[in-house]
Amino acid sequence: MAKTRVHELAKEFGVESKFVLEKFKEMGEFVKSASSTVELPAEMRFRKEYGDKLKAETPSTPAPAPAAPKPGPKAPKPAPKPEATQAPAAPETPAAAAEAPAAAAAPEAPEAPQAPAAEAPAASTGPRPGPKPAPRPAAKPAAAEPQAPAAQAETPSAPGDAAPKSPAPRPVGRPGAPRPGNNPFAPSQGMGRKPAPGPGADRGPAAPGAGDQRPPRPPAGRDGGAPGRPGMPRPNPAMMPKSPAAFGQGPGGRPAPGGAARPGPGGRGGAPGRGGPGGAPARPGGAPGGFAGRPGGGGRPGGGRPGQRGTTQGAFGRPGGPSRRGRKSKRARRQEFEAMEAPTLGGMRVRKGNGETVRLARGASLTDFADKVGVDAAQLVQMLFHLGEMVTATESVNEAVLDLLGEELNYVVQVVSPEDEDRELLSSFDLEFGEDEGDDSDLSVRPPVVTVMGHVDHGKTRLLDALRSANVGDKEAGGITQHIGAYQVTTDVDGTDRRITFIDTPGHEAFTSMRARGAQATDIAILVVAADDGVMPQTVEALNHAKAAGVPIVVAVNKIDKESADPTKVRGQLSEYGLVPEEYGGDAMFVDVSAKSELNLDKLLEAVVLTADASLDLRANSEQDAQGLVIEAHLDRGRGPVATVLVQRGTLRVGDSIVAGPAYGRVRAMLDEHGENITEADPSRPAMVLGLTATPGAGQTFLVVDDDRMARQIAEKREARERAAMQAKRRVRRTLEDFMASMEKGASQDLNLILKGDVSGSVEALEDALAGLDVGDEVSLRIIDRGVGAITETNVDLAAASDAIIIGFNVRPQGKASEMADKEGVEIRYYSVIYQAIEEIEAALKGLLKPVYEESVLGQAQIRAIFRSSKHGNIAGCMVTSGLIRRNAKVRVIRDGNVIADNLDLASLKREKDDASEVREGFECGLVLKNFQDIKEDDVVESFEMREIPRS
Ligand SMILES: Nc1nc2c(ncn2[C@@H]2O[C@H](COP(=O)(O)OP(=O)(O)OP(=O)(O)O)[C@@H](O)[C@H]2O)c(=O)[nH]1
Repeated sequence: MAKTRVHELAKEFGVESKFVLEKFKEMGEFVKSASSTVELPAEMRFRKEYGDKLKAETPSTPAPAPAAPKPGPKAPKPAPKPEATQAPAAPETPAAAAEAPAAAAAPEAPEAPQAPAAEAPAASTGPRPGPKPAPRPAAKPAAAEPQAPAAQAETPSAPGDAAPKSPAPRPVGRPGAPRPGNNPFAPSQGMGRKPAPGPGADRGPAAPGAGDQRPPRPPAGRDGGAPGRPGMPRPNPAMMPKSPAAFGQGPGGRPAPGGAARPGPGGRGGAPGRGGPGGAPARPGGAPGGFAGRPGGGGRPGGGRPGQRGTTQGAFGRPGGPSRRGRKSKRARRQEFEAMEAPTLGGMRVRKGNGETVRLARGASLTDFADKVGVDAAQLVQMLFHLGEMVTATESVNEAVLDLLGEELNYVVQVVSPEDEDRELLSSFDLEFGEDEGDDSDLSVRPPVVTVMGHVDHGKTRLLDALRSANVGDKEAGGITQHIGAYQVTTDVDGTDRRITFIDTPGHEAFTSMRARGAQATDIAILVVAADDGVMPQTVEALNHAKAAGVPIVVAVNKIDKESADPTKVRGQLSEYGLVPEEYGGDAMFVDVSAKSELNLDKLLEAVVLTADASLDLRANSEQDAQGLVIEAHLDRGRGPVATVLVQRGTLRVGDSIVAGPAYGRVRAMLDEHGENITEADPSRPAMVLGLTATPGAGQTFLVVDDDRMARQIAEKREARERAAMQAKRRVRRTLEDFMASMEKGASQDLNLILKGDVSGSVEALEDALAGLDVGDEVSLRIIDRGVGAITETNVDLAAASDAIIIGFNVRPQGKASEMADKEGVEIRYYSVIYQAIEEIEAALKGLLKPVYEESVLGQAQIRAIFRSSKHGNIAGCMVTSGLIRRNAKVRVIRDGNVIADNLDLASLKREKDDASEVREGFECGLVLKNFQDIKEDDVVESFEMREIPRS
């Protein structure tokens, strides 16, 4: 059935195709393009109505017959393609949608513009697209028509124009009408029409207005722009961007003509809205825009079929297309979106970061982490669980775990150093530690603080004592000095009394541990070298520590009273280490002394002062609130916590509120090294402070704050952080089981042990036996300390520092050692039989430490009857008399109190006729024992299992 095509008709009548198209439109027939076919009825009507005239007249008479609205039956054939092109234009307003179709219709008739223009006030509407329509002006005109009809449908304003011009609209208005009739291409057509229907109407009018009111929709513009369309039906929320702006209020502003926007029936503009989907992804402005954009197709980000579905929807007054699909798509989109941002980790979806840095304090918990990145802590817990870490949300975790989380979620985790942490804490109270207040003019000279270091037995202690007592002797004959951790001496240099502060804990360990805490108390180091012994390993070590700290060194060549003393050799040796004596042209002062004979002590003091003057600018503000370091602290039975502090700047006074590490309080009294009460301590002055609530640690800082309350708050926060850090640290300590586990993973390991025993014989025996263990190359056993006697805090300290395990043979912890081990996470294993200790350690070293099991009786059942089965053997009909019988547990058979068979398995366990995994007390059951048929009535079947018990 050869249908006639528009251009054929045009040719036949000698007019342009466009003209024919126009006529069809007026007749209510929608024909897309010149190459579209025309249904026979429509063709006939055309011939009937225009045939004659056309033959006689010219095409110039375009609007002749407004009549012929009845679109009904015949279906013009829509030409989808064209629309696509127009689509772009459509964007601007809902009306656009309406136009679109029209446009489509007119695609090829650019020349025919006059016609459209003429007829349609609607045309005016058409123009509105003006702003963006760039695409094709020609189209517009055409569009005018379609809109017109639409307008009439309901638009007040539009009607005005439209109505007059063409009755045709009516039919058109009816969305359904035209479309059903002809077209397989409904979509494209529909599109055009669709607008007409409900929404279209609104829009039509709206559009214009919109054009005015609504601010230009910026970005959306292109495709989104359309969306913004005022009149538009409200886009599906699900597809809408979350921001209000996205809803059109933003850029496009939802100028929506109030209710108008809300499409009426067919309105739900679903159609347009639909476009949304396409736009949805576009997000910003997307939703709304999507709508419009879609008609045009071009606008559609997705590029999906333009207009298609929208049309359909519009036509039917309901969200076109398979609704199912729409809904699904929403969900799918959301999921897609989430999936994009949320990586799956251990089965959990957690929002991922963009490499942002997350600062966390030591010992932070998952909750802290979750708070910082805005996710749910529970998800992190689960995530970690899947990653093999069992951690609760509020538990402190170590840095490795935080790093792991950060890595997985794409965050850079920065664990704040204790110093930074404290700095932040103080600054939250508007305090700052470590800086002198004021300017240069507020600073005054302060005495140097000296630490004595050197090799063992080279005379450090003796020298410190000599210096102290010599000085005391000077001052007050018979005076008794106490060891409070530091003291000050006075010496005469060039006629001036100069003070020097000595930290009287000899050795570089204290010096280093203080430095490790970020506290550098020492200005100058005195390196003691015994002249008869020369430079020894610890001499070099001390030298390196001092150098590393950038502390000037004064060498005390000691024991020169001894005959074997060879001070020159010492100078030579130290020169090799870069410490060149002044007399050799270097800058280090060497003083030959004798601590024993108290020889040249004053020269040594002078050398210290001169070195300080030469290389250091030791000044401090003595007027500010005091700040300094805790040198040592202990709990005094009568006086409570006592701390020796070294004031570094400011002046500490009795009555000051201070916070020292996690301790705080008000200075109740201060004592100097002579036990004398003092009321204030200026820079470099050591003082024993009474009045703290707890004993701070050596190397911790102290500072005076405004009031007790502030002191307490700072101290409490420090303590909480310390606790959290400790907890986190504890998690990484090693236990024998951990060691075994890591062995299983094939990692090469060192197992550090500290042995403590009741007598030296057992410790030696244990050590020898352990040394003789053959555990292969990949494991190494190191006994880092051994000793006789109780396990002390020192042992725990060492174990904590070196990740060691303490083996206690017939000994127990002393004092607070146990508590400390618990706090530090140090494992202490107790044994009283040597071979047991050896066995376990060997097993651990070989990765064979087996779990210990204990039997746990689950319950008993009494055999009440026995059924013989050729297939199953003897089936025992039982009554569970206590507990339960479990199918997979072991059983034993007890007859008259004697176990007649043990460790049996059940071949089957049934409750009634069904297999049961367990049967509880009070119920009957049938069971068959595997490989044991010798059962009798009244026998007792006991169910038990082996449970692993945690090792002590
Ligand atoms: N003859 C002589 N002996 C000294 C002198 N100084 C220290 N001694 C002796 O050397 C030994 C070690 O002295 P200490 O002061 O304990 O040495 P140290 O460096 O403190 O030793 P450690 O505390 O073990 O590191 C003691 O017996 C002192 O009496 C000295 O100037 N002359």
